[in-house]
Amino acid sequence: MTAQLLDGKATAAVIRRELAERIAKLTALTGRPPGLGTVLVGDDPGSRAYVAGKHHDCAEAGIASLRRELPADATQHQVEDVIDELNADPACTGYIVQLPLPRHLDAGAVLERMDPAKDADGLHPVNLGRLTLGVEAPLPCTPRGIVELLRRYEVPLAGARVCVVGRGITVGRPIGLLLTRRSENATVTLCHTGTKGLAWHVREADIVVAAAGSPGLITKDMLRPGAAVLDVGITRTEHGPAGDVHPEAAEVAGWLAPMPGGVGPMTRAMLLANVVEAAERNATAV
Ligand SMILES: Nc1nc(=O)c2c([nH]1)NC[C@@H]1CN(c3ccc(C(=O)N[C@@H](CCC(=O)O)C(=O)O)cc3)C=[N+]21
Repeated sequence: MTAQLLDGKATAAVIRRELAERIAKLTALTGRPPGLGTVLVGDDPGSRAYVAGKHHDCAEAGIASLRRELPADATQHQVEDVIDELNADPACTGYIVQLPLPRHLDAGAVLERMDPAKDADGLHPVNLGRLTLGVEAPLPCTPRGIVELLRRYEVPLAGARVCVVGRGITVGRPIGLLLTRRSENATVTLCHTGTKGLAWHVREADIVVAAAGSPGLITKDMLRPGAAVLDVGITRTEHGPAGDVHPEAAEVAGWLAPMPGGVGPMTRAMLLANVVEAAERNATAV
C-alpha cells in the first residue's frame, strides 16, 4: 500500500481563498482590514521563518500585518509592554507570541497578559479553559488544522481510535479536547516520553498524530495497516527539517499528512481563520 496524501498545502490554499472573500467583505464593511500581530523575541532562524510565512499569508489574503520584534535579551517588562500595546491597538484584531520564548522569560505570564479576545493562537488559559468546557473560543491552530484536514478528506473520526504522541501545549495537550467533542466523537490516547509500550498504543490506532519532536520516531512496523498518519514533528537536522514519521511509514499508512506539506500549512491557514473570526465578532458587536 502507498498512503493517500492528506495534502495540507493544497487544502490550505483553498481555505485561504475562502477566507480572502470574507476578509474583502469585512474590509468593505468596517473600512479597514483585519490585522494580525506577531511578537518575535530573539533571532532563532526557524522562528523568524515561521513568522515571515505568517505575514506572507496575511498579505495574500488581505490581512494587515503588525510585526513586533524584540532582541534575545529583552526583559519580561519589555515583552509585556508590547503585549499591552497590541491589546490596546484597534488595528490589531488578533496576535500571536511566537513560541518558544528565550528561557529567561516567563512565557506563561506573557500569554496570560494577552487579551483573550485577541488570542489568535487559542493558547490563552481562558481560551484553553473554554475549549475544555465546550464554550466557543478561538481554537489552537495546529489541532484545528488537523481536524479540518481530516474532515476535508473524509477520514472517519466518529468512534476512531486516535493515538497522539507528544504532550506539548500547542498540539498534544489540546488536540484531545477537540477530537473528543461530541461533533468529532473520537477516542484519544495521549502518549509521551514516559509512555510504556508506545508501539502497542500506536498500533491500536486508526489515526496517529505524531507531535513529539523526535525525528523518525514513528516507524512502519508500529502502524496498523491503513491508518491515517499525521506528521506534526519538525526538527532541524544537518540534513534539513525532519518529521516524526519515518519515510517508510508511507508504505503501511492508508493516509499520510507529510512534513512538509501536511499539517504545517494548515496551521498557518487556521491562524488566519482565527483572525477573520475575531474580526467578524468585532464587526457584529458594533
Ligand atoms: N505561538 C506560536 N504559534 C504557533 O503556531 C507556533 C509557534 N508559536 N512556534 C513554533 C510552531 C511551529 N509552527 C509551524 C507552523 C507552520 C509550519 C509550516 O508551514 N511548515 C511547512 C514548511 C516546513 C519547513 O520546511 O520549515 C510545511 O510543513 O510544509 C511549520 C511550523 C507554528 N508554531
